[in-house]
Amino acid sequence: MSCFKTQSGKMPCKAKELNLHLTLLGGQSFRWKTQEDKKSSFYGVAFGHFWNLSQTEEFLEFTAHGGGEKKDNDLENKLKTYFRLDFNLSENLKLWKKSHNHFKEKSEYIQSVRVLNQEPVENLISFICSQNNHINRITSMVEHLCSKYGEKIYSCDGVNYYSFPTLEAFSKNLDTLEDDLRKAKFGYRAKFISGSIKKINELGGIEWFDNLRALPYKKARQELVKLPGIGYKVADCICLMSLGHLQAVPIDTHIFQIAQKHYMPEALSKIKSVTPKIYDDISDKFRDVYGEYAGWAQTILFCAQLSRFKEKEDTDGDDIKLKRSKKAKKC
Ligand SMILES: Nc1nc2[nH]c(O)nc2c(=O)[nH]1
Repeated sequence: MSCFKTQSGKMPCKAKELNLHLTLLGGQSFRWKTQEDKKSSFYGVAFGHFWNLSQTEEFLEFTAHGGGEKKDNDLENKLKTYFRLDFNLSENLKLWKKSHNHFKEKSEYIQSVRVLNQEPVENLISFICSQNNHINRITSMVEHLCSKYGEKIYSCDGVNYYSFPTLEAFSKNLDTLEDDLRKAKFGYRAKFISGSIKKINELGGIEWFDNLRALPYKKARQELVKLPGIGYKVADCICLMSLGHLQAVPIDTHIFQIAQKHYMPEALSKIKSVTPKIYDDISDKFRDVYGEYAGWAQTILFCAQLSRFKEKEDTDGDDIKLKRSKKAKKC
């Protein structure tokens, strides 16, 4: 396909610093797949490129397609940023293992999961889709959004690959977006997606996310829950996975149960529903134990749990329903 630019490269990256499988398929992004016959090779779309990624013990190898006419000599840096390769995972793992026995036990086989640094619009809309949903369904919803509102960036073996739609692309279609998504069986998420796009535009458009990156973590989260359909859990996922707030600790039912059993057994023993205060008590506890990168430690525990329950393929089917309080209506 001559209209698609193709570039290949190879960068130093030790396999023990990056578990591609759990990082790409562990419920952070919904745009990656692996080839059935080649379990160590992955393909998917990120940052407007279609990527093929594979690993050796010492290197991460990539081929990137697409990117249109834009000059893009910086693909290696894009991957470095996406995988946050400047974060010293081994050193932090040592600390987290010393911090709590539960982490030491659970992280044994899945240590090198990395927190992705994603584009915020993709992260936000995908996580609206993720509510009460499982990975396969979320993936097909995200694919629907991309093929309908994104740009074709690559084509191979009769399959077209599309970028995630930009805020402008969604905004141009705002008049019909909710109806179209309802017809495509997005259910109540249709209203949340179109409402969030509208609200982001009112709050400042794409630059709003830069402001959120610059705000202290809890202020950024408080801004995010102004959007329809965004509660604390999804806001924390966005803070963690695309705004650089690595202390954000999303609490779903699995993490709640883990907290009940291992971190706060007494305080949570009789708790049946999670109020915003209890949500914060649990995530504060994780921050006390794991420090400023507690959200990364959560990601590793989340993936350990996900591997255990893989047969069910659940992610956010287990979103906790936060008990609403008068103060924090939208949790
Ligand atoms: N690291 C995390 N990834 C997630 N995906 C998802 O759906 N929920 C989570 C989460 O809580 N942490």
